[in-house]
Amino acid sequence: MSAACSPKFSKNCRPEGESSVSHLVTGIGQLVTNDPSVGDGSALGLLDDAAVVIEDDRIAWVGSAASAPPSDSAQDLGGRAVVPGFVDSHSHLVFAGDRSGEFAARMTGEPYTGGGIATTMAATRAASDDQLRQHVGTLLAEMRSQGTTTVEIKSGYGLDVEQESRALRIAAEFTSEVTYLGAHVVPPLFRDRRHEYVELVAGEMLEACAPHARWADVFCEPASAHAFDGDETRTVLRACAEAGLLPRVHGNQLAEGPGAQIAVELDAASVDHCTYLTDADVAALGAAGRLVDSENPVTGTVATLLPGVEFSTRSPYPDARRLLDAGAVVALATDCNPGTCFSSSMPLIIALAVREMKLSPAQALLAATLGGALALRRADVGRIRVGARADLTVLEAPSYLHLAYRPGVPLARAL
Ligand SMILES: N=CN[C@@H](CCC(=O)O)C(=O)O
Ligand SMILES: [Zn+2]
Repeated sequence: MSAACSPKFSKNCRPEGESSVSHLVTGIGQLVTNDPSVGDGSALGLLDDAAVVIEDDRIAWVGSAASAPPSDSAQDLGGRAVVPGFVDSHSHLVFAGDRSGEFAARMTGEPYTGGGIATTMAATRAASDDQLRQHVGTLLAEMRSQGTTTVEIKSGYGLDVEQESRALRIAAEFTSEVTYLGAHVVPPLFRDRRHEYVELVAGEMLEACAPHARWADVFCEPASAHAFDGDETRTVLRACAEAGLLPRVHGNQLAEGPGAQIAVELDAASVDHCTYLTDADVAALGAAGRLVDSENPVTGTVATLLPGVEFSTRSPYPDARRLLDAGAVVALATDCNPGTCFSSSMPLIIALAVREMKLSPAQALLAATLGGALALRRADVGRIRVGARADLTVLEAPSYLHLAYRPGVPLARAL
């Protein structure tokens, strides 16, 4: 099997030498393209009574069903809505064990501190490669059945050289968006010598992990004794950048702190959580958002919001409108993980963003698709237009509004 045809999430390969076949998807009652140059001219680029032609794994044509070109095969969606496949730009799928008890304690008033990560670390270290692989596959199948077509996966529950590189190797079997998170928390063994752990993460562990990853991430949260402060975050991310990994940051989840500003300073693709931001943080993210070029997303920092975490930790939601008003680019993701949000559902995240963070249904859908793509610096996903990946999500509904209007109902599936 060639590298291009490895069984990555959402890959769709044709044996070499076979000629391409075209497939017409028609009867689309409402098509969300995220291309403002088509349809109603809104940011969602809405087209009624639409059709799409797919060749191999790419979109070859988009337009009205009445003017669709002839194709080798066809399917009629009977008036259902189609949206770009959801881009889940933040997940921690390589883990074992169960922390439902911790969730139950939070629901009766215990705060989240990050301390439970060590529990998952122990269970993950004890699991075999095949057990981890099978679990990732199950969670990805759950995601796909709910309309997600691109997924980022982090390490972060191994926390030693061998275990972190194993987690990344396994993640890379499923996606090209793999993130090295050796700096998730300081593991118990290093509690009294955290500087040695930072050295390890920025040295020997990085060397073993860099070949398997595209991204590097740090849980920058000085308010938590388990996570990393600003200086430690800079040390790790600078070393990772030298090793060729692109930075991203977990920041401002539990309290105000330096995470968002460091993300902007280091031109990280994204700072994720953003629950507690100062006015200066919001201004910095607004300025960084204006650098994001959606045609060529190689600079600028996206603010990625994870409302499933606030839901599952009973915490205040981030102020999404304040970020948008400042000019920030906002993404939505699940943060699927055993501690703070064990949900794989982007439709749930969209519904929470609308109901709890006051995004309009259009803003929430844009953030869950194009926003996620920009948080991964990808121009080939998050939109339905010629040349993009043919990642279509079909809704059992006449319009995208139903994603938030019918929470908890399984409407979305990847085509
Ligand atoms: N905040 C850090 N990491 C995860 C939680 C991981 C865990 O508690 O297991 C998050 O993004 O919320
Ligand atoms: Zn996370």
